Amino acid sequence: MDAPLDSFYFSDEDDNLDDKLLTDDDEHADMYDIAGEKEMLEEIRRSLEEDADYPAIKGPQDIDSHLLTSSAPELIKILLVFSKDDQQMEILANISRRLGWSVSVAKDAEKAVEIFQTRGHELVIIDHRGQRAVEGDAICRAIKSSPVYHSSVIIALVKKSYFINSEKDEIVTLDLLEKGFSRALLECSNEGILINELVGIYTSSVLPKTQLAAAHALYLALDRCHDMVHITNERNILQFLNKVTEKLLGYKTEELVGRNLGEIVHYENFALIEQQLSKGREFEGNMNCKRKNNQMITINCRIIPFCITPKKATHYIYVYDTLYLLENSGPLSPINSPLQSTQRASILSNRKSSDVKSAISEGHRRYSLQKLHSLQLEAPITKVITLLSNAITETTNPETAGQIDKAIEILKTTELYVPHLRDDKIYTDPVATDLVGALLSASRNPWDSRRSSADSARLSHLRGISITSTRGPAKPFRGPQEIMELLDNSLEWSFDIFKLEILTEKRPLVFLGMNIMNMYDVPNKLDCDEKVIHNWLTLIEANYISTNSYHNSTHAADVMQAIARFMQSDRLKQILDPLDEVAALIAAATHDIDHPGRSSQFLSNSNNRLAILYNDLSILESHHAALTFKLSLSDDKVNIFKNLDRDTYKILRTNIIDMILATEMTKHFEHLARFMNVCSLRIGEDQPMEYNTENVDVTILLQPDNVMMVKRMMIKCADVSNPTRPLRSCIEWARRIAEEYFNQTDEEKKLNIPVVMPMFDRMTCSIPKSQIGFVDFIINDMIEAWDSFIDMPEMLNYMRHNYDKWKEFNDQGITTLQDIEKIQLQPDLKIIKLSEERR
Ligand SMILES: Nc1ncnc2c1ncn2[C@@H]1O[C@@H]2COP(=O)(O)O[C@H]2[C@H]1O
Repeated sequence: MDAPLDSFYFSDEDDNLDDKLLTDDDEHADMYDIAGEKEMLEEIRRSLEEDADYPAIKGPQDIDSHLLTSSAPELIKILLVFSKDDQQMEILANISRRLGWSVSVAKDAEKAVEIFQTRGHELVIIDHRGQRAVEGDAICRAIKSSPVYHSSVIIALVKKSYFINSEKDEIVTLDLLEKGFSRALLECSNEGILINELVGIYTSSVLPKTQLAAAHALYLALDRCHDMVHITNERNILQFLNKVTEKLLGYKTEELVGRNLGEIVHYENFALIEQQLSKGREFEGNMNCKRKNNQMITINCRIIPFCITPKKATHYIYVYDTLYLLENSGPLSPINSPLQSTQRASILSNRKSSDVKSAISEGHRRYSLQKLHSLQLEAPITKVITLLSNAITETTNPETAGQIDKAIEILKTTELYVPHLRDDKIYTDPVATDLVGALLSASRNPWDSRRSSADSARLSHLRGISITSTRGPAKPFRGPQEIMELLDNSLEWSFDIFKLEILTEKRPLVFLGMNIMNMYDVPNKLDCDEKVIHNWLTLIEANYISTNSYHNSTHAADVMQAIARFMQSDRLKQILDPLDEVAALIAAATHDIDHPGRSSQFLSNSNNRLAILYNDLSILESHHAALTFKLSLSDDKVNIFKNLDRDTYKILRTNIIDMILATEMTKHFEHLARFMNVCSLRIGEDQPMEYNTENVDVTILLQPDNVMMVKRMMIKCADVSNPTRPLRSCIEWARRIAEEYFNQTDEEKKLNIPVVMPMFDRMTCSIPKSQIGFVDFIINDMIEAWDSFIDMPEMLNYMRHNYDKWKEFNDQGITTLQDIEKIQLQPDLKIIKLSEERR
């Protein structure tokens, strides 16, 4: 059944109408499309624009004024099926036209179906009076069984006596409904009454059906869009899933509808989601979706509560951000993929895919140009886009045009230096996905801004400044014998930081720090007593949290040692001036000071005071930088900056802060992309990355912006260099970071806050897999680039050797912390000192 049947009754004055109307008999014109219809519609539309009032229609005299409204029924097509052109039909045709509708008339079933098939009328009125009822039923059936029938409203025009003469309890309308009519319309010669009726029918029956048809189109759009969408009721029972679900999760829609969403989508704290949704608020977070083959994928998802009735949500709409997964067909390809075949091309189904591509590309181009030309301001990037756009002419081959369009689209994004993961790098195992997701996108903010070149300009006067000192060369730092012997190798890449940690009873930063500061002549450069530097290092080390397994002062010392080693390279000696070196060493020593052993995202999720203080922006890095200066300036005994003139101090401070902030991993690829661009580094196909020394002008590298960029890259590489150290150190760092991640996960569960990296669960996480993922996704390209730049093959050699070892461990089924600790006990764990030769 289509819709409830309504009917209405005539007033007394129309009592004798039946017979009057039925006496009219006209044999001609079985069908006509109204002549002059267009002109008339134009006229009506014009009048609609002139008057916005919407008076009630009381009689024919009001019809025109009714049409002078902005909310009159829109243009629809009406089909009148009357075997004879009687007066009733004339009236209906007449008022339909006045309403601005397009009128067709047919005399019999065959003609009615024929016209209906070509025009697809939204409204059909069939003469159902008296003896014509039987034929009327047949016409209704015929129209309904027509292949183009979709959601038209079919009305039976009945005699007034149709209702009056029925038996007491007989509901005659049911009879009509069963035959396929939507409702009855009583014959009537009063135009005022009829036009009100038609408007009523339009509003109550035709309009909802056209809206329903639009809803069907929306379903199609949902199936063709790239986001995965799930709709549940308020008890989380799945009501609707779009087709992307089949592709991504591997289930058929029928297998999931009616099931509880919790069976396939896991979130650590559903109670939190419900709490948000019940307040009518949207929720966003990483959901773990279980595919049919039990593999888990972590996908960012927005949940929107939807209320049919006011106050309480009746449905929840889950929209998963899956475009990037779908664009990469990699590991999903084994799954039957309906999208791949129908994607986009379905709209233009008769065209070859290349045609489709170029049509879309052409559309985009025109749109881009329109947008571009409407811009009042012309920035350099706008000029570039205009040049590129103009390069496409009618004769440009479609492939080239497509590539230029793509380039234009990329240039139009605001985050030009935020690369996306390469297609071949998406979708390994969930541990890697978790780690990458948390490190790279954790606290990205909508208004996240890159520091501008104006900021860099502030540093431009840094070049060329030398620090004058009244002091002689610094005395070598002295300490217990064994420590001193170890520190003799403090510039070697294989330096054993963990041995130093033990020998110094967890004070490696003071010992190594003093050694390196003296080596780089920092007391002289800062014009400050060695004792002040010692005090300062002691204070800084004391402000690292020694109970953190990873982010403690040993990590700070390790990063400082890496930087000291990097700065021995000819390349950096060429680029960095003395103040740069001092800034780099100070930044290394302090870059994680007071790290709580939890990520910025954790602090944000737990409403930590630091998250509040820094508005969720670079929370940890801002804290490290701020605390560094707060402590350093707190007392003359520790103030290593005390004797610097104002300008030098400002420059040093800016540099230190910049380097500490550069360690924020959410900006990782942004920094890397800039570095690779400036240094002409290319990732060759199947070949190691090459530093194109011939093409890079050193004077370009010496530009203040680029020196800053090199320093950022230097501290970044040092910060995550642990997988490039000798195997035993590499394993110990991996164990320590895993332990810290696990502690965070434990605490998140305890506090009932979102679990940032659910895969880092101490019971289930594979540490080798996490390391393979970390190298593959985060550091490999950067270390290759850095090695090419400063020529340090030992880093790369260790990284590759360790990587192979993690793969071996993985193959041996080694996963947990306990497994790793067992390996560490093996004395025969081959510790190779890799040569500096290229492997
Ligand atoms: N070996 C590793 N495995 C996984 N993650 C790491 C490893 N080394 C460093 N990291 C991550 O990289 C991040 C770099 O910045 P942070 O020191 O703040 O925190 C560090 C860790 O989250």
